[in-house]
Formats: sequence, structure tokens, C-alpha cells
Amino acid sequence: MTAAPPDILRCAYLELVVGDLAAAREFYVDVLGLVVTEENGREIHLRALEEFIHHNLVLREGPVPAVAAFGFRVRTPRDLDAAEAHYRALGCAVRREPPGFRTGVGEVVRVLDPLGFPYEFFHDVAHVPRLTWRYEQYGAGAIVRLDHFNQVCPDVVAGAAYLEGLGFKRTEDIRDDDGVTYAAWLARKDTVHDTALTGGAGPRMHHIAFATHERHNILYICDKLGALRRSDAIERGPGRHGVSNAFYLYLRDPDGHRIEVYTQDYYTGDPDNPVVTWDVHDEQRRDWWGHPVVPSWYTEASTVLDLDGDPVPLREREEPAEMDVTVGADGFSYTRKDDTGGGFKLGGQL
Ligand SMILES: O=C1C=CC(S(=O)(=O)O)=CC1(O)O
Ligand SMILES: [Fe+2]
Repeated sequence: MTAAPPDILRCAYLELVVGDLAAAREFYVDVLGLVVTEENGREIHLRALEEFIHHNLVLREGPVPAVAAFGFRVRTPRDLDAAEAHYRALGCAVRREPPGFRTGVGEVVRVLDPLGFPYEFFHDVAHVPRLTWRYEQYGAGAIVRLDHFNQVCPDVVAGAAYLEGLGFKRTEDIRDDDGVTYAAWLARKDTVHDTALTGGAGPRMHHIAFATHERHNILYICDKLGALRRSDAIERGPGRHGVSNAFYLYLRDPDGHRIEVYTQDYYTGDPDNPVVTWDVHDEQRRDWWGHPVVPSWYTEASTVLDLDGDPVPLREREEPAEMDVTVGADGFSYTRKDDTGGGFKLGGQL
């Protein structure tokens, strides 16, 4: 028996467990410029400049760096009932927590979803000042919005079907001629995604992405990290994505959690929005300029915790791994599909 899904508005916050709260605060506040909504000795609640809900990121000090919750806002309080019924019908662990369980948030429905991820749904939330027009508080790398999550799971086809059953719309994916799906991007809001599934051992969190208004904001973050002699925080990019068309940069925080800074993807809000499918052998799918994807971007990701705070065991991917298919088998990746005389970047192979 199934139950109608909740009406999810958007990805809204992530709870990150960090090993050293002060070091994490320095990275997210002093380096990236996120705004502190409130903090105490154990937790810090942060938000982006255009946000009006209490927070987009919770940093909580703990023994195992991990992700404790992926928070999604739902349209009405009644959607919490729908969330509870939907996940109970899926046979998932469900806990309904009272207001205050999550600082600044009303009642929360927490679930361990079919992929093993700790999702939570909320509607009532404290409003805080939206700093959109407070330009005196903007740094040159101003982070304005939470844009998306990215989750690593072994079976992207099954994972995408579960999310589509939750009301997400697929906007892009990466596949091969044998029908293997390597990644998929799925949206509730009218942009390319609220979350994405990256094929690999999971459940793990691949990254959380924040948006800037312009590409130059991202370039400033790179220059600032260089000036701070923190260039080792830059994992991949800056560059232009093929998938999503966004300009991007991937950073690693002091605990190794991956943060993407992202700008200028595109509108996907019409019901007949066409899905964009990329060939896994297309050198320009993940970087439009053909820059190679560093191996750590494919292999490393963050542990996720269950509803009791214990790490969720991983399941290996059974289908081919993208890194093996495109880097290990170089010569099968192309810049121009019908160019049999080469067109792949041997020099770019890692
Ligand atoms: O947000 C994203 C958009 C595009 C890409 S990709 O590397 O271009 O596939 C990765 C990503 O999921 O981080
Ligand atoms: Fe991303």
C-alpha cells in the first residue's frame, strides 16, 4: 500500500557533524562568509544571505564527521502527516519530533529513507532577517542561497525512482549505450536540482552546494583561499559544468565534507521540461571545457548517520563505476562523438 507523498518545496538545511567546531566555524563563517543565526558551545546555525528561514546549515561537534540530517521544507503542516504516512507505507523508520527538537524549527518528521539517508521534513520555522539588500554585509564571495544536496548511492535507477515517487522531477542524467545510469539530477524547485544521485558505495553525502550570484564571486573565493595559503581546500574547479551549465567550485572543509559553490544553472519549472541525458563518454559532461574530474571527487564522500546517530553501513555499487569507465578506459571518451581520429585528452588523464 502506498500513501501520497508530502508536497516538498525545496532542500532547506543540512546538519553536519564536525570534529572541531571552532575550525569548522572559521571555514564556514570567516572564509565562506555564511551568516550566523545563532550559536552556542555545541552547535552553530548558519544561513545564506538571501535566506529567511532560521538556518541552512547546522554545525554540531561530534566524534564522527558525518551528515545527521537532510532537511526539506514542505508546503503545509498537513504535509508532515503525509510524510509520516508515505514513509510508514514504505516500511521506513519514522520519528515525529516536537517543536524545538531542531532549533528554530517546529514539528519535524525524521525518516531513514529507503536509500539509507536521514531525511527530515518541516513546515513551521522561525523567520530571521533576509539580508538580500544588506550589501554592506556582502563579501566579494557572497553566498546567497542553499542550492542543492548531492547523495552517493549504489543504484541510481532505483534511487531516482524513489525520489520521483516522492515528487521530484528528473532534469538531467548521465548514461551509457548499454543503459547504465551513472548519475541523475532531480528537482522540486524550478532549477536543475534539489538533490542529485551519484553512483557509488552508499549511502554517503557527496556535497552540499551553495549559490552565488555571479562567477566572479567564485573566482574571488579561489583568490581568497590562495591568499590565506588554503589552496589545499580547493578540490575541483573552478570551471563550467556540462550538466546544469552552472559555473562551479568544489571545496573540502576541515573534516573533508565537500562543499560546492555554484552559480547560473537554468529554469526547469514547466511540466514538460525536457530531460537532458549525457553520454558517460562525453568529455564535456562534467566539465564543459573538458577538464578531467579528479579521482577524489568520484571516490570520497561523507558518512551519514541513522536516526540514533550511528553511521549507516555502506552498500557497494554493482554496476560499472564512472571513474573506471571514463578514465581507466581512456580512448573511449570523446570530445567529438564521431571523431574517430582522436578527440580525447590523453594528456588530461589522471
Ligand atoms: O551540481 C552539479 C551539477 C553538475 C555536476 S557535473 O560534474 O557537471 O556532472 C555535478 C553536480 O552534481 O555537483
Ligand atoms: Fe552539485
